Amino acid sequence: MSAQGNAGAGAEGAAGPGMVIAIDGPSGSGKSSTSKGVAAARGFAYLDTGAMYRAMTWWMMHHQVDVGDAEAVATAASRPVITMGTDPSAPTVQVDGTDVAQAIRTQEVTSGVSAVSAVPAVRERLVAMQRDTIARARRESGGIVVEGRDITTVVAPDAAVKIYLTASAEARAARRSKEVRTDDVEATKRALALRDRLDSSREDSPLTQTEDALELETSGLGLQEVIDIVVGLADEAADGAQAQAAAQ
Ligand SMILES: Nc1ncnc2c1ncn2[C@@H]1O[C@H](COP(=O)(O)OP(=O)(O)OP(=O)(O)O)[C@@H](O)[C@H]1O
Ligand SMILES: Nc1ccn([C@H]2C[C@H](O)[C@@H](COP(=O)(O)O)O2)c(=O)n1
Repeated sequence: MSAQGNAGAGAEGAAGPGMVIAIDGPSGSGKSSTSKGVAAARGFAYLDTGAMYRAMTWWMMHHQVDVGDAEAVATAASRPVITMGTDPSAPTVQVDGTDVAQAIRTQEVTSGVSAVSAVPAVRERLVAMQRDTIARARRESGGIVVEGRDITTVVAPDAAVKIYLTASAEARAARRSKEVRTDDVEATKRALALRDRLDSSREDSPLTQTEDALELETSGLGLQEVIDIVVGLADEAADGAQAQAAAQ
């Protein structure tokens, strides 16, 4: 593991009720698998914000909105009713009452999602929903693990634990190729690189690594090892907050 930065970057969730663990990183770095594992280990809720941008993209495509037309996307952005289930053992995503868990993972949606997520009206609406979900989970679930591209920077900058999860381009491509059962690891690597470039270069809330997020480099680590590290960081943050509260 290479680790840089401070894991216990903020006070949110450490001092108040319910901890917030924020995880960002490039495509295929292991954010979803790690976040679900950490949330399950601590009985927390889990929010996959990438699934929300995918759900918005699916709706646009389903309603023949040209996802390359930012104005058309912005005009329609308030229409889809997106409902996220936050149980880490069975997360769900519905749009207008339809289960789209599979439909949002198609190549068509994946190739359109960076354009849709670059539209400010889309981000404004989804970030507001994400903050509402975080507030509810802090009250009702004891905490939440939230993953995406702008969680440590925009959605929950005061999270008790902030992590920037990485892995080499080769490791990420190998993992994703195995997942989707393709032998063309080079094509997978190119697709991941393209999405990272688009997600890092947009004007509004690009994927960025901030100094106060801990960089966790996972190329040589198994999934359970990564989960254990993050659970350890969360426990440390909780202990630190408790000690601070006791000293006051
Ligand atoms: N530490 C690890 N070791 C080996 N495989 C891993 C590790 N972490 C995740 N994986 C596997 O890598 C693949 C990609 O992981 P995951 O979907 O969690 O990444 P992600 O960062 O959420 O991707 P995306 O941003 O594209 O949604 C999955 O098949 C997952 O099981
Ligand atoms: N907080 C977020 C989460 C995701 N996105 C965009 C960028 C990604 O390419 C896309 C899909 O995410 P994934 O399912 O691959 O994690 O959604 C974003 O802009 N901000």
